[in-house]
Amino acid sequence: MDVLKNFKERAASKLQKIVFAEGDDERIVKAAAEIEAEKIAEIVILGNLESIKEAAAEYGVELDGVEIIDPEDSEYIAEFRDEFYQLRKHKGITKAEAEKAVKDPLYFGTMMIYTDKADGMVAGAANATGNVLRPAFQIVKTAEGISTVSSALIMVLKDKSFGEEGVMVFSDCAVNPAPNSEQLAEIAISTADTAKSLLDFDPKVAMLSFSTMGSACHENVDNVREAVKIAHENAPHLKIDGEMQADAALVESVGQRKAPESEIAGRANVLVFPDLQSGNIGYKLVQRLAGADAVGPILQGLAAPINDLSRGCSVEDVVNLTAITAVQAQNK
Ligand SMILES: CC(C)(COP(=O)(O)OP(=O)(O)OC[C@H]1O[C@@H](n2cnc3c(N)ncnc32)[C@H](O)[C@@H]1OP(=O)(O)O)[C@@H](O)C(=O)NCCC(=O)NCCS
Ligand SMILES: CC(=O)OP(=O)(O)O
Repeated sequence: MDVLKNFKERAASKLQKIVFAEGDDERIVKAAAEIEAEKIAEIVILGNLESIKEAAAEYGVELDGVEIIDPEDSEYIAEFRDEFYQLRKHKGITKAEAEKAVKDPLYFGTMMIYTDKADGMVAGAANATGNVLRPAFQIVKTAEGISTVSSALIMVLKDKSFGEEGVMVFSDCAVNPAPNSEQLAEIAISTADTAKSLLDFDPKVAMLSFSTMGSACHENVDNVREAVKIAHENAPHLKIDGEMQADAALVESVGQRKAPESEIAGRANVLVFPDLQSGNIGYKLVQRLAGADAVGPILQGLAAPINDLSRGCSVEDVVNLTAITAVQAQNK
């Protein structure tokens, strides 16, 4: 299964309009050209028209067919200012502050989605994750029934014996620094949904810890154990188990030794980390030491498809995440 090629083919079957908010980043300009050439999505780049055209010429890429909008000088400013003011006036924002905010490309791009001028957005190549998340939380907000937005990484491993032919989903590696047990349970359920809807997995979710089924005692372990209980209550149809260590989740013989009663141990295809320190470190270790493709972070639980990139991303990472964003937009 070439999962990444599959996303590109699905995206190409019904083109979606995706905004790139970071027109001054080389990888973004090159990715826009590649996506346009391969007809994966319709791309709008935000930034200064002349600078982006000059950059494309310098990189030797064509941007024919790619729309470029300068948020500083756009016909949409008044509309976006008024809409954003309505959304945030209860927080004490003024109209002048609203206008300044929507000229920021990350806010402008999010407003394009909110006002149905685009179907999705990809950003984060040049901005820290928090800067991508804040406008998304303030403008498009959470999907119905969701209180905690989180993120998933699709990990495509070289070793095909793990997960589903080497494909796994990791969460939460980008959003919630210290989830409580309710939030951790919601993250597990959202990630199972992402694995099912994007990859057609039968999700087998391992809730990770430094303890397996009570082998250690600590309040951090209790948080994970409680999350498993809540997830079972809220989504009894899902296969979610833990707490368990990563080796018990991934290796059949270790799973049998440490958690013989578990139907997830040794067979997990979804890993839920106990907090953001372990999740973010964990995915980057697998990406860099094991040479895995790490696509995402894909935001889950937002009312519209807006996805984050790592500042360490490659052009191919941008193309892959754009294809996934377009597939999410098709599914809306
Ligand atoms: C997500 C994040 C940006 C929120 O920032 P913050 O300054 O703490 O924001 P606040 O707690 O004031 O919340 C801001 C808004 O977002 C909402 N929000 C925060 N976290 C949320 C979540 N996980 N799901 C849904 N909404 C959330 C709040 O409800 C609030 O809404 P409001 O302004 O309408 O009241 C912050 O948690 C963060 O920086 N996370 C880590 C990101 C990161 O560095 N990742 C590592 C690299 S990938
Ligand atoms: C997802 C992530 O870790 O983003 P960055 O590398 O940009 O901090």
